[in-house]
Amino acid sequence: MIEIKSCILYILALSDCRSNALSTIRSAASTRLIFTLPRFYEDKVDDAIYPSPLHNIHVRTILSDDEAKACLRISSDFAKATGRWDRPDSDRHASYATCDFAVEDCTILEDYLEKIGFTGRIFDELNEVYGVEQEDMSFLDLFCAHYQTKTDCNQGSMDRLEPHRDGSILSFSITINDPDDFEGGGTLFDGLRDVVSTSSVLKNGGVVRPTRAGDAVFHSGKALHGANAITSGKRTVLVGFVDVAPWCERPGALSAACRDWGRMDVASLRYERQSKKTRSGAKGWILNNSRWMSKKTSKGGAGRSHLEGFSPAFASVESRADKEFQRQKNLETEDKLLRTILLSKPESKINFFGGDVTVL
Ligand SMILES: O=C(O)CCC(=O)C(=O)O
Ligand SMILES: [Fe+2]
Repeated sequence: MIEIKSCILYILALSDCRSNALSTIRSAASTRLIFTLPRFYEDKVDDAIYPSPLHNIHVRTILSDDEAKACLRISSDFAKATGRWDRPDSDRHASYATCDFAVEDCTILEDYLEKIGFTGRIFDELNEVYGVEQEDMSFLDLFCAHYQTKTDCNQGSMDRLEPHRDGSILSFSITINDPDDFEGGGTLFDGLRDVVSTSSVLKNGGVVRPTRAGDAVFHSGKALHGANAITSGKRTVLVGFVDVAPWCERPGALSAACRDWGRMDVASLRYERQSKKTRSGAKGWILNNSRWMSKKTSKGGAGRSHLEGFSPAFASVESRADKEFQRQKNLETEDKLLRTILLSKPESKINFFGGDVTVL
């Protein structure tokens, strides 16, 4: 009996400690802002689910001033000793490499984050804003990235990160140095580009730029985003990619989106090819599909047609190469994905475990 009681007291003490840590931070003029990605897609059937939780970008206080300072000091010391902010880390992020180090490589930072209950705080916030259960989330990556203006002496460093989508459904970045120490910067969202802002945190062009060290930007990693260029000073961020358990994800939603984004990616190449090929001055396509047909079918057998000759340029190929057309289409695909990719809790357990699970 005594043992059980002390165990309960211990649990109460732990939860008290965690909520105390969060409430201390929250009471100190904490930030709570939401910016919603606009609708890019009209569909009567899906109307009810716009905006989904994933359309919301949240800016929230996650570290106190002292905690942000401690993270910055530990990270700067480690980066100085290892040179990890002087060159992009293409081993870990092949396509969009940042000048960073993985938190797991810096034991002092890892221990410090554990001491302040960092993971619990992040998962609490993500659960609150996106509705994913704590036990269904895990870190895919957590790293500390550094941006600085380029000079002749630091050509390997970076001042921005081009627009991209992360490997994770949920992501965040926490500015750990004072935002007054740099100009420009912030996390840029393509979907927010034309949103008229009344907040000093949402800048022109869809840039979300927290005003205090320790504030996090929580977003879906599948919303096209990047780091806005800094024009002076240095910007240091803790970036996290949070994986969501497979039973929380709607099967096929991500692959359908990747197919549609892929089609837009090749549209410019198709237009380039169409513009190069000409016959008697007219642009178009020189067709000959016999290479792809077996000997038997090459004369139009078995329902296949042999095509050979010149086809004039397609207007649709030209219009699909237009950059703004492509942007709208990609944002439409993104909007559809954000509406559908997360399953509701009852849907998720039933789908994944074949319907024999009681959802408590
Ligand atoms: O620096 C930022 O705010 C964004 C970083 C980011 O998107 C990334 O590292 O994947
Ligand atoms: Fe990213």
